[in-house]
Amino acid sequence: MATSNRLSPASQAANKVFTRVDLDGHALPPSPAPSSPLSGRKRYALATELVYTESKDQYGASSIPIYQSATFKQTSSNGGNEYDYTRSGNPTRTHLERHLAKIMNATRALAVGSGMGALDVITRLLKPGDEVITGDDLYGGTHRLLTYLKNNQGVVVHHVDTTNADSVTEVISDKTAMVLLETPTNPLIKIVDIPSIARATHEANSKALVVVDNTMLSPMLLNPLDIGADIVYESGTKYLSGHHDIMAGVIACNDSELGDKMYFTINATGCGLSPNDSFLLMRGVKTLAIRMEKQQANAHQIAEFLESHGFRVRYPGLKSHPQYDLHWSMARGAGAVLSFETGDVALSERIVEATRLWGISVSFGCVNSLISMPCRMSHASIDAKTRQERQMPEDLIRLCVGIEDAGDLIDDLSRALVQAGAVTVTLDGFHAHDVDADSETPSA
Ligand SMILES: Cc1ncc(COP(=O)(O)O)c(C=O)c1O
Ligand SMILES: N[C@@H](CCSC[C@H](N)C(=O)O)C(=O)O
Repeated sequence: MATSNRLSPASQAANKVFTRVDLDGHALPPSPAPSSPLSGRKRYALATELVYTESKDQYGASSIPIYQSATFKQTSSNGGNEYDYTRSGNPTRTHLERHLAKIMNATRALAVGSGMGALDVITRLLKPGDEVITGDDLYGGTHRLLTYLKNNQGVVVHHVDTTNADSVTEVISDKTAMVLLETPTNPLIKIVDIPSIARATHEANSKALVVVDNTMLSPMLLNPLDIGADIVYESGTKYLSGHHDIMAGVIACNDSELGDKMYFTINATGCGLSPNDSFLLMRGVKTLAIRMEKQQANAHQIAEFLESHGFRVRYPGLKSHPQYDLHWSMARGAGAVLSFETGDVALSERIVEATRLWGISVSFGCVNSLISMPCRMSHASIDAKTRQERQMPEDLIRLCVGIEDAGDLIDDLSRALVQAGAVTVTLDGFHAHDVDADSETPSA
């Protein structure tokens, strides 16, 4: 991994024949091949691949060193060494990117400063006049960026019900440049049929890119590139890092031209992930499997607990989810985010504020359990009128389940439900009051 200042004649010759250049004609930083190339070796189970890495560190460091350096000295006045400047490339970031490419089943992965930074890089592939088709239940920040592009960059954005593949195909045209999907959607936990939409999109317009935000599931539970997506991205702030101690975003694809274009934007705008955060993300990824397994198991117990006490719960691990079969036809697990309604905004506020173990916080994917009201918090950037048009229940409570003891989480939630007056207590236990019959039910 580390290199001496003076390169051997063979390495110098290799640098001279470096043929890959960026859009400006500059030599590209190190190849995007996975850190543990699969060619010639058995592919292990994902839990193993997450921790297994190979590097050529000169001291055999088992954890990737943090190359906390903005610049890299060159061996000749022509430059041309593997790295010159951390905005363009850094060994710690490259190591992470190669590892991510491997676990995301991609030939190229790129790491940037946040999930929104990742979407910014992807949407810079668009030109004025291009059309984007996306969902009507989306993370608030995604909605905000798309609205900015619509209002300022001449990009036409269609928000349709992506849970119905026909709604997407109805608006596809030769101007469609991108179809942007989230599944399960945040926060209504609706499921989107990626293979059907990808197939229909590519059939109707072979140039249109299908982009999937995989933040909710992570590569542990879904590989969108394997089921028709052209680009996958996720917020590394969530499950990939797992501890809410960094902001990060990752992008992956299997088309080298697309990868080079997005790398160009990262180098040109300077949004690549810092060496220190690359190190932390790499460390986080190694425990993704055990964290996700525990978080998911806890989420399942909590979803069943709430449903059995009369709450309307949105979670794809529950058979009552209207798109249960569709979800399981694509994914390897249900994830650890669920939402439920109470029928009353003030009641939801009291529940959220009565919890102790559950942190009142935006975000998800952390080892700690979090509780929030999306319409007030994570999705507040979607204006109230639009939220109403999209039938986002203002009383919705989102639970992002961590790795604590499930019994403690359920006890804390039970106490909060009773204290907030959300349930009728009887000698046999307790049961939710009737949720307003008019409020929206989870629907396909
Ligand atoms: C589904 C989804 N995508 C993208 C993002 C953006 O990620 P970040 O906060 O890392 O910018 C978030 C949350 O912030 C999210 O929930
Ligand atoms: N104030 C932030 C809110 C971030 S929400 C983070 C996460 N995606 C979630 O769904 O909780 C903003 O305006 O972006």
